[in-house]
Amino acid sequence: MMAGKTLYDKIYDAHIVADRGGADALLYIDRQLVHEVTSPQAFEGLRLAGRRMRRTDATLAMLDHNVPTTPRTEPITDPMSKQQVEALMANAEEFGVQLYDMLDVRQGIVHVVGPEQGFTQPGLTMVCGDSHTSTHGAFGTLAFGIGTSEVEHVMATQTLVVKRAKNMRVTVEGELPPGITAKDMALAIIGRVGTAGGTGCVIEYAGEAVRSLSMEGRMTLCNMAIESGARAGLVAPDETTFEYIKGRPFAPKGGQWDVAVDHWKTLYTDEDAEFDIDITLQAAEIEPQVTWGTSPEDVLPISAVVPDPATISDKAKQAAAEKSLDYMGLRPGMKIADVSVDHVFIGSCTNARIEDLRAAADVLRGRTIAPNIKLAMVVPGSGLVRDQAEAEGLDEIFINAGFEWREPGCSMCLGMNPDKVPAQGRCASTSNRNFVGRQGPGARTHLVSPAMAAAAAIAGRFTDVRELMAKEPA
Ligand SMILES: CC(C)[C@H](C(=O)O)[C@@H](O)C(=O)O
Ligand code: SF4
Repeated sequence: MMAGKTLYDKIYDAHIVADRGGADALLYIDRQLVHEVTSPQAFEGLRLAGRRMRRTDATLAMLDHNVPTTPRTEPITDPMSKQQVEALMANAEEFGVQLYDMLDVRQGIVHVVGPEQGFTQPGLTMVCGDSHTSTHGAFGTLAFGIGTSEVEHVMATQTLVVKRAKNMRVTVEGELPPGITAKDMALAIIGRVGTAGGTGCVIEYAGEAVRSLSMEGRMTLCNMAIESGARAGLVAPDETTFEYIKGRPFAPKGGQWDVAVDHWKTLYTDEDAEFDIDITLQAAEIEPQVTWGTSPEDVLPISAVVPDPATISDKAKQAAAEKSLDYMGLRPGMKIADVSVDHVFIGSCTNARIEDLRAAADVLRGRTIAPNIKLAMVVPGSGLVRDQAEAEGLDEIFINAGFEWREPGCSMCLGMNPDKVPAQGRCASTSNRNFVGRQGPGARTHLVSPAMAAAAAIAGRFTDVRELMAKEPA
């Protein structure tokens, strides 16, 4: 008897247009998201070849990386940002692509807006010229980042040659302890498998702790699949997924809804399917996580101390750790809880959804940020997240605590706009990459959950949010 199929193989196989007989196949691509950084050359390519876009209805464009987070009525001052923003607006107009411009309430980070609009749906293939497209896998969507020439290919043909990935499963068993979030789970997984652990694979996240996550939490988890080296992340769709999608602008309507849900219910890994790599973690063992180095795998629980490179036997890894510590300005053996911060960033496609803002606001309610914090900012993932947060009064909690409340976009996640951490500045950030210079030249980034970022803002250093919350606000 033939072994069953994984969720990944089911979606891949259902999209084969032409089997090339080898390691790859030509797949049909159901949806494409477009942003201003990786699309200009693709549009230019179409223009030069005299081609139109194959399916404008399956394409959604967004301005996110370069937009300022200050009031939108003011002009963009950075010439490069201005050029990219204007190019996408002109291209969208010329090719008839739907675009949410800077004044549109639906504007935001592509990976927040796609799901929010119901554009992201189970069982579809979805691409974007952006590595964190893996986020959409939270819906059981086969979603992955592609290069600019591939963006052009999808625009022209709605197909793409895709190599079949290996199947990897990460199971998180048991219940997540109180105060532990999807971000801690994501970081703990990367700490365990490493940034190359998922190379050549698509990771399916499974187990009770994953099933219990909200869609926001599943998106955080899949968002960081790429930081484990994987091509994409997946969570099999279930009632939580259907409930989230129902009624959103692009969601199937009327009788089509039931047909869609019937299909979505077939999207799971068969019991007897086999995985190339199968890893299990215990939820009960996950503590709040903080990164100490310049790779997301350089991560430890808040109770730990900064590692000593001398204890690492692999010479290349030892040298890398020394370099990281030097860049980060940390000494081996220091308690992570003794590391002070001067910047706090709550935002990005990892953690700028309503649930993330609620989690941070819960910590900040009735408290104020420490005097050594030079800048603390909240950048909602979209205009709709911003409006929802304002309707709940979260903006006031942030502002009263000493945070700046900004307009949506990628912002300080990578500093393509004016939001940067200065050289030697140290930032508790809810984003997904702590690379050298990621938040600005010489900037030091520590990746944490929204609750841990808020706790760091209050304490002026990293601290276990569970201990902070056990005390009354001063
Ligand atoms: C600018 C874009 C191509 C890039 C990516 O692909 O991820 C960015 O979003 C990032 O997070 O580094
Ligand atoms: S928020 Fe950060 S990680 Fe996400 S798309 Fe923007 S720059 Fe990339």
